[in-house]
Parts: sequence; structure tokens; C-alpha cells
Amino acid sequence: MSRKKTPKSKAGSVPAASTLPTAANRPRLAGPRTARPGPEALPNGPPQSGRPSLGGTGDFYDVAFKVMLVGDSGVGKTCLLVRFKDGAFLAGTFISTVGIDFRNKVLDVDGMKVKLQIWDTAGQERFRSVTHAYYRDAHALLLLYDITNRDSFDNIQAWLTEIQEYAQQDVVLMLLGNKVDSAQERVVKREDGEKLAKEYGLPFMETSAKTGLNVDLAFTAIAKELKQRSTQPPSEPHFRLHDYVKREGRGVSCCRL
Ligand SMILES: Nc1nc2c(ncn2[C@@H]2O[C@H](COP(=O)(O)OP(=O)(O)OP(=O)(O)O)[C@@H](O)[C@H]2O)c(=O)[nH]1
Ligand SMILES: [Mg+2]
Repeated sequence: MSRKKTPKSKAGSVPAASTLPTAANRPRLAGPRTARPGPEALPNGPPQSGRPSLGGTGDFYDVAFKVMLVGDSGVGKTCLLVRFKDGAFLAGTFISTVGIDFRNKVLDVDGMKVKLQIWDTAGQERFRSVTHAYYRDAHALLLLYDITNRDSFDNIQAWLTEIQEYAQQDVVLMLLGNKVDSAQERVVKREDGEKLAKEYGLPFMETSAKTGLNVDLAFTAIAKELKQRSTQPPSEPHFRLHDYVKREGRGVSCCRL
């Protein structure tokens, strides 16, 4: 596979605009998803090809995918992305995302350079139509709720309905319960998250953008799944996202907090 280079500029933002792609008609799922598609189902057609680096200073990569962060305003989407990209936590005043932003990160997945272009969407209702336009191109979605905010958990079903309507049918989807560091303020039990995830056949983890718990793991798991779907023949033993997340995910009682 040929090597691509990613441009030096790795972040961008796209305000609400009328030139965004429109969501295409696609089959709607009748009920909860029971299982993720097997490796024979490629995620939303071929992986994205990269633009060559003009300055020669970009990172090499072999394959690229688009990942979107979705969920209610304030659940920690931007913080999760900043934690993953920069290893830092955005404490202090909450600055709500306007429109949509993206950041790139190249991961080494079993010897292959996988570039994730991660779209950070605005959770606020007024930007919903902007977000809809981007679902179609997403290879994977990280759907977040805040374990200290019951509404954000109750709204997950509405988010799943949106996803079923606007995203590709074979999009890789993972449910994340964020802010697990805030044990005192927890109002959504871990078991509730697990139950909902099981109902919809989704891999699930609790995360903390503040401490970094399970953050790298969530993105790595997505990258592994996407890479496998795009490169591995169906006959070969394949990566299992659910098993990987279950095996590798850490609970709050464990050592990292
Ligand atoms: N304790 C704790 N606070 C967090 C965590 N993640 C985010 N926050 C805080 O939650 C608030 C909202 O975080 P954001 O990442 O901006 O939320 P968002 O989902 O991007 O919100 P929108 O852009 O409006 O959709 C901020 O004050 C963060 O500091 C976390 O893991 N733990
Ligand atoms: Mg944000």
C-alpha cells in the first residue's frame, strides 16, 4: 500500500455553511442494532485517501478514516479530542463548540499508519443541521454521554435515531460514558450504560477526558476496527471490537485514577 503524507496543518474548523454536503437517502434501521457488521463489510466505501504534503513536513500514513464525536452539549466531546490529540485537559470555563471542528492524528496500528480525521461536532440543538451533513462521510462515530448528567444519557436514544437516519448503515459506533472521574456527581450507573449498549449491540466504555482513562483506548479500538475492515480478507482471523474494548477497558476502581 502506498504511503501518503498528511498536510502540516492538522486542525480546522467549519462554521455553519450552505455548501455542506447533504445527507443522502439511505435505508433506515427498524430497531436497535444487534451486531456490528463483519469484516466483509467495508465502512462506507473505501477509506479516505490523503492529500500529499506540500511542505514535506507532514506525517506519513497508509490509510485514513473519518471519525465523528457526537452527543449532547457539555458531555466532553472537545475535551476528549484534546486529551487524545494533545494529552491535555481543557479545564476552566466551558466554551461550547460552534459548528464543527476537526483534528488529525496518525496512529500506528499493528505496523500500519492509520490517520484519523476526528470531527468534533457541536452538541447544541441549533447546530444540528450542520452536523447532519457530516454523518454520511463518517466511518466511525463516538457517541458520548456524561455520567453526571442524566439528560445526556436519556438523550442517547434520540442520538441513535439520528445516527440511523443520517449515518451510513455500517458505520462503526461506540458508546462512551464520560467524566468518570467525577464519582461524587455520578447519576448514571455503569450498569445502565452497559445495558443500553447491549440493547443496541454497541461496544461501551466509561472514559475521562480529565484523567485520560480509556481515551486512547477508545480511539485505538476504532482505528483497529476500521483498519481491519479495509485491509483484511474476510477469511482471516479478525479483530473483534467488542472483545477488545471489554478486555482492555479499565474501570474507575482500577489503578489509573
Ligand atoms: N470532570 C470532568 N469534566 C470534564 C470532562 N470532560 C469534559 N469536562 C468538562 O465539561 C465541560 C464541557 O466539556 P466540552 O468538551 O467542551 O463539551 P462538549 O461536549 O464539547 O460540548 P459542546 O461543544 O457544546 O457540544 C467543560 O467544562 C469540561 O472541562 C471529564 O472527563 N471530567
Ligand atoms: Mg465541544
